[in-house]
Amino acid sequence: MGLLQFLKSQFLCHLIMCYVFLVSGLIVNLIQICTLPLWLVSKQLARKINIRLAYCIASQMVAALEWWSGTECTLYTDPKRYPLYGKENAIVVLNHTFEIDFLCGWTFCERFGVLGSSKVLAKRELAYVPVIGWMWYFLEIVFCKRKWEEDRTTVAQSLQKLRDYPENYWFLLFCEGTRFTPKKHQFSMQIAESKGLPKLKYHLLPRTKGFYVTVQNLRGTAAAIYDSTLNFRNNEVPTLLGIINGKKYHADLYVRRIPLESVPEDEAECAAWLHKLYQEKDGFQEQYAQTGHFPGPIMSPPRRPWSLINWLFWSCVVLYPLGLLIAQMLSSGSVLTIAAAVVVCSAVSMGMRWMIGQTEIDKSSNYGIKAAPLNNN
Ligand SMILES: CC/C=C\C/C=C\C/C=C\C/C=C\C/C=C\C/C=C\CCC(=O)SCCNC(=O)CCNC(=O)[C@H](O)C(C)(C)COP(=O)(O)OP(=O)(O)OC[C@H]1O[C@@H](n2cnc3c(N)ncnc32)[C@H](O)[C@@H]1OP(=O)(O)O
Ligand SMILES: CCCCCCCCCCCCCCCCCC(=O)OC[C@@H](O)COP(=O)(O)O
Repeated sequence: MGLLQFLKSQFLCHLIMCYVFLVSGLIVNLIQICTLPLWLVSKQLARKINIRLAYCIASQMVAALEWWSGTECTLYTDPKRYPLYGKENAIVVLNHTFEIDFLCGWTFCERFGVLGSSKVLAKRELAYVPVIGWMWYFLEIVFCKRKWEEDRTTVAQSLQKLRDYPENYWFLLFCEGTRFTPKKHQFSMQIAESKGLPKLKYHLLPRTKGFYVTVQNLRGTAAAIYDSTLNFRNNEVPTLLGIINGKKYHADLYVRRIPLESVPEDEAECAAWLHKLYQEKDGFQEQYAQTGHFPGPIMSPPRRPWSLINWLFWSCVVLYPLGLLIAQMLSSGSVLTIAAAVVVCSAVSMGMRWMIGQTEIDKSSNYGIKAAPLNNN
C-alpha cells in the first residue's frame, strides 16, 4: 500500500472530509435561506443562484468519487446523440441497484454541465437529511410519499413548476421505486407473474405511475428519455464508505436517447412501453454479465477540474478557522474545553455516519415487500 492510499484509509482524513462537507454544506444551506426574499422579486435569478449553490455541495461528493477514489466512469452511447447531452432537458431512467448509483449519475451530470440543476423524483424521507435534503428544497426537487393517492396531485404540481426552469436539467427516475434486494425482487416477480408480464432477472418490476405523470407533465419541455443502465466491473459492490476510504471502482453506463414523442400518451400504453423498456434493460444487463461490456461504442467525457477546485476552495474556507480554534484550545490547556471538543467531534462523526447510512442497501426501506398483495404465506 502506497503512502497516499494509506492516508486515504485513515479515520482522521475521513473526519476532515466529513467536517468540510458538513460545515460548508450548512453554510450553503444558510445562504440558500437568504435567497428566499429574492424568489418574490426574481424567481429565475433565485433559481440560477441556487443551481450554483447546489453545485458547491453536490460536486464535493463528485470530487470524492472522481479525484479521491479515482473511480472511472465509462459511457457507452451513440456518438450521434452524444452532442445533445447537457444541451436539452431529459428524463433519465436508471436501474436502482447500487448504493452509489445516484453518485455515478451526479458524476455524469457534472461532466455534461448539469450538476447544479439536476432533479430527481425522491422519497419524502430524504428531504430531512441535513445539507443534501435541505439543498433539494431550494432546487425544487420533486418529493413523493410512494402513496399514489397522495402523490398523484403533489407530484404533478411540482413537475408543472419545472416547465419554465431557466437552465437545462436531467430529471432522474428510479422507476423500480426502491433499491434492488433479493427479497424485493422475489415479491415483485410474483406481481409480474400475476400481471402476465415476463420476469426480470436484474430489475424489480417498474412502477409505471410516476413515469407516466412525469412524461405527461414534462412533454414539450423535456426532449428525450435517457434510458440508462449502470453496472460495475468485476462484480464490484461499490459503497460510499468505500469511496471515502479511497477505493477505486469502475462504473459502466449504457445510455440510449429516446425522443419523448415516441412514448405513448395513453396511460395503459405508456405503462406497457415502460415494462418493455425494462425487459430491454434486463437484456443489456445479461449481455454485461456474459461479456463484461454493454452494446455500443464508448464515448466517455473526461472528468473536469471544477469539482476538485470547488472542494479545495471550501476546504480552505472551513479548515483555516478550525486550525485556529484547535491551536487556541491546545494552548489554553483546559481539560474541559478539550473534552467538549472530543464530544463535538464524536457527535459530528455519528451524524455523518447516519447520513452515509441513508445510502446503504441493508438499511433500505420495506417498500415493495410489506404491502405486496400476493403474499399469501
Ligand atoms: C448521459 C448520461 C445520462 C444519465 C446519467 C444518469 C443519471 C443522472 C441524472 C440525474 C441525477 C439527479 C439526481 C440524483 C441524486 C440523487 C438521487 C437520490 C435518491 C432519490 C431516489 C429515490 O428516492 S427512489 C424512491 C422514490 N422514487 C420513486 O419511487 C419513483 C418510482 N415510483 C413511482 O413512480 C410510483 O408510481 C409512485 C412513487 C409515483 C407512487 O408510488 P406507489 O407505491 O403508490 O406506487 P404505485 O401505485 O405505482 O404501485 C402499485 C403498482 O406497482 C405494482 N407493483 C410492482 N411491484 C410491486 C410491489 N413489489 N409491491 C406492490 N406493488 C407493486 C403494483 O402491481 C401496482 O401496479 P398498477 O398496475 O396498479 O400500477
Ligand atoms: C466530500 C465527501 C464527503 C463525504 C461525506 C458525505 C456523506 C453525505 C451522505 C449524504 C447522502 C445523502 C444522499 C441521499 C441519497 C440516497 C439515495 C438513495 O439511494 O436513496 C434510496 C431511495 O432511492 C430508495 O430508498 P429505499 O426504499 O431503497 O430505502
